Amino acid sequence: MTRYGDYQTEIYAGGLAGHLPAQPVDFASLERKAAEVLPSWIHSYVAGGAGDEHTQRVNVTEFQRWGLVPRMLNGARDRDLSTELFGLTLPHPLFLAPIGVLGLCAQDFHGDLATARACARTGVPMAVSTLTQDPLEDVAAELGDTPGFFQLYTPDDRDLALSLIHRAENAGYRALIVTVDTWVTGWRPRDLNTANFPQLRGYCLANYTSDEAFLRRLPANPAENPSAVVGEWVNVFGRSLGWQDLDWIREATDLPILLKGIQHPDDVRRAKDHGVDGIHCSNHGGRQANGGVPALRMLPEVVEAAGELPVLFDSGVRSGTDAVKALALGAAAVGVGRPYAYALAAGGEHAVAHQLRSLLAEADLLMAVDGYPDLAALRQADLRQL
Ligand SMILES: Cc1cc2nc3c(=O)[nH]c(=O)nc-3n(C[C@H](O)[C@H](O)[C@H](O)COP(=O)(O)O)c2cc1C
Ligand SMILES: O=C(O)C(=O)c1ccccc1
Repeated sequence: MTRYGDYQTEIYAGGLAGHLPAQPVDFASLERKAAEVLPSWIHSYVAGGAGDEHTQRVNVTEFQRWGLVPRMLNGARDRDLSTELFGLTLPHPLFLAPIGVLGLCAQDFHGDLATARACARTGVPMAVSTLTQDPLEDVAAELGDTPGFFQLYTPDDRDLALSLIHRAENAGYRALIVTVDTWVTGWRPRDLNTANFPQLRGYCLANYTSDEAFLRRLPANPAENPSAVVGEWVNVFGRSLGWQDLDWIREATDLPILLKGIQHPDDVRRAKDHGVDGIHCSNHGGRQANGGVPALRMLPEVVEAAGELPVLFDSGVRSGTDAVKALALGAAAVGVGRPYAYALAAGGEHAVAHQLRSLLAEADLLMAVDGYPDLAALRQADLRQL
């Protein structure tokens, strides 16, 4: 039994000794702080979404439509937050959703490494984007024994795709998350208004520039002509995948495969037919398609269609309470997105670790107060719509 809620005691003990937490524990304060410290074009990229960001907003407010009914005298003094994912037993059900170009949120631009160190300290698995500032092997090394999942943007060049998959295997990643909702980027006014999105791309090429299969394609030496690298990246970034493509990805690796960006229960059933090991229910935080339903709205149907397959969830999680609600609605693990990018901006590795511990503490204390000692109990929880 790990008592994540004890972090509350630690914070108060620090207060008694005259030390306030260096970073806030709540999302709203963190968001404000990140907005103050990040250069505006980077902030626009992280904070922005598709269209008028309506879907991004309802992702968040959807959590307020659900309430947990507490159960008393339930023996929730000891909590067990552990969860099973494709043969892994995780001590708790949080993970970091992949964030491309994350490096930019850190002052030295090595935010992928700082985040991985925060994960190593807290045991929170990290899904590492294809689009990193440091090669996937270096990020894995910082993770140590904490599980990493590699998120694949599937290049249309299969040699390169296979090379990335095999590098992820060799580096010790425990699952392959194939993102299926972003073969083209959505219409994002904040990025368009700053016209800086192409510039971002120069900061997320490490997995390409460290790959022989990619370098073979280059018309020029990247050191002499960096824009040739970016141009080639645009070519290989990906095209729309079809269901048939899953079969060669399936054959290419024994790693568990999850599809990220699934919302429709029929797509879950199709994914199962193609032998995937898990579903990642998400709408990319409202960055891809505006005008959609909040991802959480689809979670119960996705979970039902998935049956035995684990369902990971992200999009709109801002607190430990949100995480608990997603678990009660059937998620096997809950992904944190923008909040950790903001923590990284606000205070680097320590702030990310602090924030993850805060999320876990809030979730743990809510389970204590509401009388749900473990995830099995939570899945039977009485939830009402507000
Ligand atoms: C700045 C940023 C970059 C992202 N990059 C990726 C990426 O490279 N690959 C991916 O699969 N998802 C990416 N996502 C989506 C996240 O994995 C996740 O689905 C989303 O952040 C969840 O929404 P939330 O942050 O509002 O909770 C990105 C999200 C943000 C905010
Ligand atoms: O911004 C994103 O959400 C994302 O996934 C992405 C896609 C292409 C380039 C950089 C980030």
